[in-house]
Amino acid sequence: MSELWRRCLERLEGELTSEDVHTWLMPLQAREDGHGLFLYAPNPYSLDTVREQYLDKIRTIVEHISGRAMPVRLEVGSSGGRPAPGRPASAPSSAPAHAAPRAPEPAHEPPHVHNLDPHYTFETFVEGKSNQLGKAAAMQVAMNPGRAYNPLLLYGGTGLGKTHLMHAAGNLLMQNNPGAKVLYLRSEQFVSGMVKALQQKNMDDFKRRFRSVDALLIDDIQFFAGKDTTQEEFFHTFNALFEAKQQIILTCDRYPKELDKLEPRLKSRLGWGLSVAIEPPDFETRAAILLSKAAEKDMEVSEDVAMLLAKRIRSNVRDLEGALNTLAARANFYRKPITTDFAEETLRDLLNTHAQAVTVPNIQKTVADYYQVRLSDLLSKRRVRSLARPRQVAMALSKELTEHSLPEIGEAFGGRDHTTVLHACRTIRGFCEKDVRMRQDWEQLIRILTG
Ligand SMILES: Nc1ncnc2c1ncn2[C@@H]1O[C@H](COP(=O)(O)OP(=O)(O)OP(=O)(O)O)[C@@H](O)[C@H]1O
Repeated sequence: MSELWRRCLERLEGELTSEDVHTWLMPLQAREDGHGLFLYAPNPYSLDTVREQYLDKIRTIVEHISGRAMPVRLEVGSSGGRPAPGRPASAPSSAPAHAAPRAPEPAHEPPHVHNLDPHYTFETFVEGKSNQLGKAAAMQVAMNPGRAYNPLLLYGGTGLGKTHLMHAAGNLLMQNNPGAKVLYLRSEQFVSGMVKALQQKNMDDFKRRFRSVDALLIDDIQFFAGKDTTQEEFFHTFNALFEAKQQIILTCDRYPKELDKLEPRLKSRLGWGLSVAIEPPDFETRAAILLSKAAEKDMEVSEDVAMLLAKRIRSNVRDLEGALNTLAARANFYRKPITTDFAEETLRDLLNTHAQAVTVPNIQKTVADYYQVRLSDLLSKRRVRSLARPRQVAMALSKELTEHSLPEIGEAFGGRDHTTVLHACRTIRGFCEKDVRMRQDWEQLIRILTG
């Protein structure tokens, strides 16, 4: 990050609310050269907001920090030299920051200049049991926008690939229809944009911006919960898009019907299309994702290393990727090949944290709480059904999430035989395959234990 921009952000953090800074200013990328400071906004919508709300302040702070008139340019694109389509990076204005009147920033393109991440495609998305339905649905939507499933809602825990799939759908849609207007936003940006529009009394403009797109992608709609005016506005936007057969894709961190403080009529609308759960990937998929990410980064990672990480890091894909990045950085620094020993050594603390989080006593307590039974009953010999099933779940989770052997697990459950544990694992796996409720319980417990 540009040092000047880093210092400017520090100052802005002291002057603005943290929501404003996180929503609008942190996503800007910065580049500094002898001519001035270039700020790149992820999309035209964000560019407009930054220009209208913050640019003057930024200019003043930059001038103050650098001790001289320093041109600040704002445009859509990225500091990596990849200007967004339709917005070639231009030379900075030579006008000093304080020059008045300042030449207006060029009008932005309509929102077909999106901020989709070009790396998040279906090709780079590894399919497994946990996400294949989500992937198929996202592809369908990209091939038949507004017609296949509307809205498409992808829900599930953090770091499991919802955003990736959403971008992949947007990218494919754009590839098939290069003129399509696809707008991607995090829900905080929708909320904050609406608040600003209300303050400035330009709601018509706000409405027009959202309703003129071919596809509207909103990430993490759980942030709408409890925000009544936002929900109201989103409800109308939704209806307008839906009626005009424009595609809506949403993500949420849980099944929206379970979201408290979300209006019933909005919940009902969300249920009109298709809601698909994205589950945590299983071991094989985790290993395959690691190998694919390593290949993307040109890293030489053996299957053994991928399996080691996949076995030990079960929480989510983002954590897996973080571990891989750490390995890459260290291997590069020490100029060493990435062997399993090197990985164990380098990631010792991280792997221990993941291992510590999931212990058999921890699983027993979590399962007892989840099913609202007493821990002592769970570990007892009593065979009533209300205890037997949670006990089997706890045993199966212990096998899945820890390194303990079947006899060790049996021992931890009041001295049971290892065949009892094996039977529990098979029974629960069978249930998960045919019983939705059981599968939800299982996934939820894994999320609680590894999240
Ligand atoms: N199946 C997959 N194949 C390849 N990469 C994946 C897969 N699943 C997740 N990822 C990667 O994991 C990282 C986190 O994924 P993403 O940001 O899409 O998660 P998310 O579900 O939207 O999380 P959050 O709810 O926290 O926003 C991304 O870098 C993404 O590319």
